[in-house]
Amino acid sequence: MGVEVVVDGLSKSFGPQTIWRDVSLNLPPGEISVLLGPSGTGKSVFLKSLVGLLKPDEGQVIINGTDICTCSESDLYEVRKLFGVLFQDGALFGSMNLYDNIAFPLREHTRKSETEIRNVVLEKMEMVGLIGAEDKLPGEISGGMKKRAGLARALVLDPEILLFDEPDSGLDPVRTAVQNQLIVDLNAQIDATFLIVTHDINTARTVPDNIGMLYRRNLVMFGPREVLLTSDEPVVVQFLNGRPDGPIGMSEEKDSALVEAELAKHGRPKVPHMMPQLEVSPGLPDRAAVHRRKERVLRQLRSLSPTAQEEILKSLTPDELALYGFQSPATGSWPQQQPAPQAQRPQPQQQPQQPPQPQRQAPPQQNFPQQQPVQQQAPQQAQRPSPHPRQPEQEPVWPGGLQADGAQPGQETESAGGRRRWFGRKRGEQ
Ligand SMILES: Nc1ncnc2c1ncn2[C@@H]1O[C@H](COP(=O)(O)OP(=O)(O)OP(=O)(O)O)[C@@H](O)[C@H]1O
Repeated sequence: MGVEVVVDGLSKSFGPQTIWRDVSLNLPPGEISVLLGPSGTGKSVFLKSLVGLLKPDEGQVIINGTDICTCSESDLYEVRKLFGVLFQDGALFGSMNLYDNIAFPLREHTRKSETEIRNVVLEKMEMVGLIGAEDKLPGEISGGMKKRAGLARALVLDPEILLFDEPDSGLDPVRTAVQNQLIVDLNAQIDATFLIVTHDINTARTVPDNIGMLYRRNLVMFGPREVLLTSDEPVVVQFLNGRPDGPIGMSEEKDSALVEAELAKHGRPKVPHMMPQLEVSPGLPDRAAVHRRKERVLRQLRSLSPTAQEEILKSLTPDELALYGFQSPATGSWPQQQPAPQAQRPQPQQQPQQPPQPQRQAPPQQNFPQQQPVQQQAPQQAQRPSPHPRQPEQEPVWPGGLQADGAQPGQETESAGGRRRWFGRKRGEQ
């Protein structure tokens, strides 16, 4: 099972520019999470902070008990071995064929024989549907194949956390759908913790277990998919509908009077209907995370919005409703929370950390405040003094044998936009 990533009070600025502040969230082990947000809200900076390529000014990122923001370089190097990263363009070496590109981390960082390497490379190439393309050069294949080759390379060291930076950028809708299915299938096979940064609404609506959104330098939401996908927060509704009218403007923030005028003119956009989450392809194992998530989300059910609760309960089968102690919607009296005893659960995949507590309470629709996002942050929050003053960025060294483009010790050399390659040179190359 993948490891949990605990982000606590993370803030990052570049000089006077605050990117985001006081970001806290937990990526549950083995689950798929998506991070949304308008362009320039710092999603790529967030991914880089998770792997220690950028040092936040404040806060912690705890992975397997190590705070990667303050740990030693050698500890950071060890933690990075848990990560696989898929970059937008695959970050392949143009002069190497796909086989050698994918074998590269194994040759650099393991003592495996060429026979063992071959077995691993072909296994990962098969997982991403690239068998037969071993001899192709990156320049000879499509963007989608490049991404899948990058994915195979991200998989060869058996990561427990997999980060995807806009995996759907540049892909047509069909290729995006195919890739989304691949992501879900991979998650079933390796049960690693996935975080996907995307702008693709279809991906956000069908792939993840959890969704978060960055906006105005804050994490405005992070929680089970049903929370964001049923939210009527104007910024969320605008984003999910892909509409120009709403709080998000060309330069991210619009004047509130202008927003109101637009809404008066065009009407308030509707919350889109929930779409079902993608299921694993036939013949593959079930996603273990689905079972873990169900128990986790049901434990926190009453803290979620009524619409999210309704969607979560709708997603349960009659047997599951009975199993977890909920009455059927058909009776008109749900949701009544009466979690069933643990012993009654068939084929438990994973015991919950805390058994659900029996509760008998009024339907949440009657007592849950409307529009309450999970982990909503105040727009302006006082900066907390950091218990761990940060050192300047170090030259990032990646276990996969790659290093950040242009990064120099003590300098923040990442430039704007987040669309460039994070890595791309073979060690020692200029
Ligand atoms: N290394 C850096 N040094 C200085 N500023 C940076 C650096 N990296 C990113 N930024 C700034 O941080 C802000 C957020 O950038 P980032 O690329 O993370 O946004 P994003 O949400 O991923 O955008 P997009 O969706 O367009 O890819 C931008 O204003 C960018 O200019």
